[in-house]
Amino acid sequence: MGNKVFIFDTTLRDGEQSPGVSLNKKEKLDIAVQLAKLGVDIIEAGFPIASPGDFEAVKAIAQNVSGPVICALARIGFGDIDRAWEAVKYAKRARIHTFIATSDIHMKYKLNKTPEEVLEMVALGVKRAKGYTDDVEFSAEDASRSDLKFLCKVFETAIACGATTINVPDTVGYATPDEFGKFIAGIKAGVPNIDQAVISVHCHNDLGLAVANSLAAVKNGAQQVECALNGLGERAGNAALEEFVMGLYTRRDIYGYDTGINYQEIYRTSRLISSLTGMPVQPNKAVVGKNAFAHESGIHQDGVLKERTTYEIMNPQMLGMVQSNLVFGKHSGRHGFKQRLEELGYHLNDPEMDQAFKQFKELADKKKQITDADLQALAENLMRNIPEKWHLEYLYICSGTGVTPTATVRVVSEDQVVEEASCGDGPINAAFKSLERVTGMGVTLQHYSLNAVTGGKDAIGEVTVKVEYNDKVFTGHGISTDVLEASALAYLNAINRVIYENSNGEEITGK
Ligand SMILES: CC(=O)SCCNC(=O)CCNC(=O)[C@H](O)C(C)(C)COP(=O)(O)OP(=O)(O)OC[C@H]1O[C@@H](n2cnc3c(N)ncnc32)[C@H](O)[C@@H]1OP(=O)(O)O
Ligand SMILES: CC(C)C(=O)C(=O)O
Ligand SMILES: [Mg+2]
Repeated sequence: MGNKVFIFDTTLRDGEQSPGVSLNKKEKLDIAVQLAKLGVDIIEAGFPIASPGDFEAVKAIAQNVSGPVICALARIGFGDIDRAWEAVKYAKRARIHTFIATSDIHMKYKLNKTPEEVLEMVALGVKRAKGYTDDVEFSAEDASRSDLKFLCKVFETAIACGATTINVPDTVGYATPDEFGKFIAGIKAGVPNIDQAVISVHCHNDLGLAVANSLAAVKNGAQQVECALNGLGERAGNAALEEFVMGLYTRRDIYGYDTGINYQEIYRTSRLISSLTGMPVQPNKAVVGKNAFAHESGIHQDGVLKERTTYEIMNPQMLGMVQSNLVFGKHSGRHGFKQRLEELGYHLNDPEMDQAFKQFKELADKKKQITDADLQALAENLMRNIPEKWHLEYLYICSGTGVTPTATVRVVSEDQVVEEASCGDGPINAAFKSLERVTGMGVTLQHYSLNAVTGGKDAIGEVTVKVEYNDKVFTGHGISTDVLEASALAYLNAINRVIYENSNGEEITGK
């Protein structure tokens, strides 16, 4: 083990528990492939008992992603553990992660079990998992609010029954760094067979302390840290992977630990996950936010121009935020376009490249200069593609002061062309109503956001919508230099997603 901290990525499991996030199998697979490029040690691919969709996604990742250990989550009961193994067994290196809560409050109110019963369940569950694989992780949910003496007994039992990693979650983000560091030291001292297992931590961010707590844990003996890109996760999220690894790297003078992370992939992975989950990264987010390396005020600009490190403690290029010397516009050719996309980390197949280049030329007719951000928006839009039942052929919107907004849309499918018009409270509402009518799909809009990809009058507008259908949430995206068109494309994309996910037998895995 030496001085390495193992990075356990839970973006696809705890990250997917973020309200409003739902990923389908292909999206999960794309993310897992990128996580492998990023160099995480363990990918927690999902919770197979939760749904057939989650099961299939874990299985597909286990079958297709090599490099990291692939892990599946299970409650401590045999049904969960058996199902987890059924999905993850295809991986070259497979881990079962089983858990049960150990705090008084969880045992009494949630589980309705005595500590003795929980201890017995731990022994049985870990043994069951060990019967399938040597690599078993046991988590004591709500560990940080558990009685330390009882927790140590639980961990001792789990290790004696075969757990090779014992995880200490701060499930509700209640701990503070000093306290959590001491807690980890207490576990190290209080579990007699601790040398036979890796100590792991899993910190939530309810008080904004998840990364600080993870760093404190490492200082006190934790060798695995569970985290998620962009800090995704239940409620306020998990420790942000990019912040933890860059904290460890930037302050290696204090910590002296390495991770196997390929830093060059951090920015790209963050973008991909933001794009596929529909969870935007706040501009002032540490490490990967739009403003993380932007200098606005004169004194700072002066300093950075004289010497970058006056105001930058990390090098953005190290994180894969690459600058290009090439300028793109309508005179650019296919080779330069392809090369730049590859430099940005997008390896499209030939049909995707044909489509991307066509869209690039259309965009170049509307926009004088195409930036990296525009190219990224085009490529990501293609990666999110799903087979379209309906394609938007025509959109006409009439709106203004004193006018009732109306929208006419025409959509086409393999064998139909349909046109409808509707009035609405505003032009976007009118377009959405028309799209619902024309496709015959009654969905409920839950969320709408518009992001200008770059500055300027001719910027691409990127619209993300979340719609509800049968108690499940579906995300849609659309891009265009015309924000009304981008909105209609996003709404139709969400409707197509509802149709697609409900027609091919692939149950969605989100909420
Ligand atoms: C801290 C965490 O992040 S834990 C992971 C959270 N993730 C999820 O919950 C994923 C999505 N969940 C689901 O799809 C569902 O909750 C399922 C499929 C897991 C279970 O669904 P249901 O059988 O309908 O149970 P429901 O979710 O209502 O209640 C949970 C049950 O599991 C029990 N339970 C909770 N944790 C554990 C555990 N670790 N081990 C054993 N039992 C547990 C609860 O006590 C409750 O049991 P009860 O029905 O006897 O009261
Ligand atoms: C399942 C466990 C590790 C968890 O997510 C938590 O306790 O937060
Ligand atoms: Mg968690």
